[in-house]
Amino acid sequence: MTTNIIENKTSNLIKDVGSFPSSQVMLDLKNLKKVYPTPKGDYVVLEDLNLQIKKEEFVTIIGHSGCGKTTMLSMIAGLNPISGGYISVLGKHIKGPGPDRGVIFQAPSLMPWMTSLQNVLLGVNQVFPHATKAQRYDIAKYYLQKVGLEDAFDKKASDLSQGMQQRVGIARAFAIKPKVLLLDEPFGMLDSLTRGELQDTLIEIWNKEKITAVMITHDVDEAIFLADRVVMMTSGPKAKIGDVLDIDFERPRTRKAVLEHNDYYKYRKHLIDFLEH
Ligand SMILES: Nc1ncnc2c1ncn2[C@@H]1O[C@H](COP(=O)(O)OP(=O)(O)OP(=O)(O)O)[C@@H](O)[C@H]1O
Repeated sequence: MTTNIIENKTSNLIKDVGSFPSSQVMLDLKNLKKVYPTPKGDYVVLEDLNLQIKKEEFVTIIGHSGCGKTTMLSMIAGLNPISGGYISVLGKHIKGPGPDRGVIFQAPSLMPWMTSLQNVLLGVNQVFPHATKAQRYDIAKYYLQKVGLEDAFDKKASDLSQGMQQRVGIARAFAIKPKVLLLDEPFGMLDSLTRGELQDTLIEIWNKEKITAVMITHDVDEAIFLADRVVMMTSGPKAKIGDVLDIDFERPRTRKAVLEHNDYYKYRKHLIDFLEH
């Protein structure tokens, strides 16, 4: 299958960009267009962008800097108006942000004066207003424990390391129990050891919660390690999906097993070739 993708890009591209049975589709991006008005005239960042993402799938997005990855993700989040086409979640066109989509940014934007627990509770309180206080605390504590912060419930966000802050960001996003998790280079600012630890934490919770994840990354190894499919965007203007690569490694994955797998360098070469041309 992998070899087919590499040898026969075009036919696989049509299949993988999206012709899944509707019962399997979580996210559908159809003829998506984004135009930014600029002093020099309209700038068409995305045009005719089509992509379907299946339920419980983990998709990573790669593409050159400035091609429009964040633009696409922020449109899925409902934070950036759509200029043409549509985005649907489980068949319903999105009209703005909603609790069905959680977002994790590169910088977790926590309230620095609040504790880890209070930061996670902010989202939980909004999404589960009818739950009892004890239930809301339980949810927030459960996810903080899951990200390894059981000893830091009462630490102020400003006293946490960058890696710990991003852990709070992950807990906060999962705690609102979204259908789709959108991640914009969440580990881009972390050292490689912390990055590896957080990839493991993320994938462990994702695996348990069975939600759909879409993550932008600049790191080809990270893209392969985490994904069921790696989606490659063409360079802008008028960027679209250029290619899609299925990653057929079994789960759960270990970094060692992935690195030693026969297909690993084939996948890597495919992605690097795409980025270099
Ligand atoms: N609000 C805006 N108004 C005008 N142009 C914008 C706006 N936001 C982004 N752009 C432009 O749109 C293009 C795509 O930006 P975007 O941030 O989506 O790219 P990206 O692929 O996420 O980049 P990077 O990998 O560097 O984060 C860039 O040329 C950027 O300068």
